[in-house]
Amino acid sequence: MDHDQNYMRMAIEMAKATVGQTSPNPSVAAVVVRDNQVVGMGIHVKAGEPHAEVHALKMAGEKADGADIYVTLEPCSHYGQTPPCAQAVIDAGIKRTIIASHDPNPKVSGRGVRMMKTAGIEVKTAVLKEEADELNRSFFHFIQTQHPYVRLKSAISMDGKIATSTGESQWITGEEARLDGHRYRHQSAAILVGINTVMMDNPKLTTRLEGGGKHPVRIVLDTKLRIPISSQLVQDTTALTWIFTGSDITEEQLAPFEEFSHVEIIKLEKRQIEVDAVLRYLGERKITSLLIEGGATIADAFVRAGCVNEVVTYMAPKLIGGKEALTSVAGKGISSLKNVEDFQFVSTERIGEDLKIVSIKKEG
Ligand SMILES: Nc1c(/N=C/[C@@H](O)[C@H](O)[C@H](O)COP(=O)(O)O)[nH]c(=O)[nH]c1=O
Repeated sequence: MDHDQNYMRMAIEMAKATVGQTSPNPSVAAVVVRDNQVVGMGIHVKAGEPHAEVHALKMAGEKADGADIYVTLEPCSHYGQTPPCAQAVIDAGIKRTIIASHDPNPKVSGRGVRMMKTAGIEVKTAVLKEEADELNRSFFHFIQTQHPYVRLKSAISMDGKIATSTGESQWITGEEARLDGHRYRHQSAAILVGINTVMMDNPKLTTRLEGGGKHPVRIVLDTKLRIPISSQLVQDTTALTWIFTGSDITEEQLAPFEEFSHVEIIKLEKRQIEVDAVLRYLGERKITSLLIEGGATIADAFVRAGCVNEVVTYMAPKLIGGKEALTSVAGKGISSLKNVEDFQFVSTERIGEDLKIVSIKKEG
């Protein structure tokens, strides 16, 4: 690995630690190097707080003058909640800037690079670009579509079942797989289930990793507002709950929820809930990534809407069978193979006794 890749890899490893917690911003890290010694490091830890470059340049202090800075994403050039980083890099006297990912926002992509080049800084781009882009796949998708990046999580038996024919589902996969699923909850801005899953499992949908984790906004698609007031998603106040309903909801149906300040009921314009309307609304609320955790009917709605960007499948070495037993995607399905979207497997690994298979939708 060459000199620049070595330091960029260090920055990418640092940025990995903050995936999810910077939403709706990307995960970014920066390393300042002078005479082959690291003199400053920084990561962006939370939206609204200083960017990675600012932390790294502050740590470097005087030593930033004439140094190199490695950043996993092109330094910003616009006044957001903080001043532009490209200017901070120029002001610090940096000699050379090495970048992995370009800014995905077409409006500003390349502007930071031009600012630094105009100031006489040597700029090298696309160092370990693929690895850094992968880190912010959700953020890039959100910036380019204004819709959340949708990750479908399934926990299935070898014959594709998510429950027995009597509805028993806990648990199909083992502890390690379930814990891994909580890492996706931590990294996702929101988690979504259908009302059937709420009725069957009464889920809490909070992030329960050792040491805690960030709770996603808990979303329920509940056309007729059937969710029981006694359900954990209403009673448990440790995370927000947004309930999407159709237009035929009356004031008296809404009244009992008013006392729960963490619960928001979003009445959509049409009688039936449409996936696109939900995604458009979530995009407007800056929800950059959405984890679909069930059930089979919801998964089918998102698959048929062509809105699934990634699938995380946990497969248990079990056979359940049963014509009535639900598979991970049920509902109407896609009747013709020519309309079935292509995904590509990106990883398969053992996780406890189970398999974890990650696939992403093929671009283009
Ligand atoms: N049945 C299974 C899962 N089931 C996932 C969802 O159907 C459950 O309702 C949800 O995880 C419950 O959320 P909680 O209350 O926050 O724990 N998920 C898994 O990884 N393995 C399974 O065997």
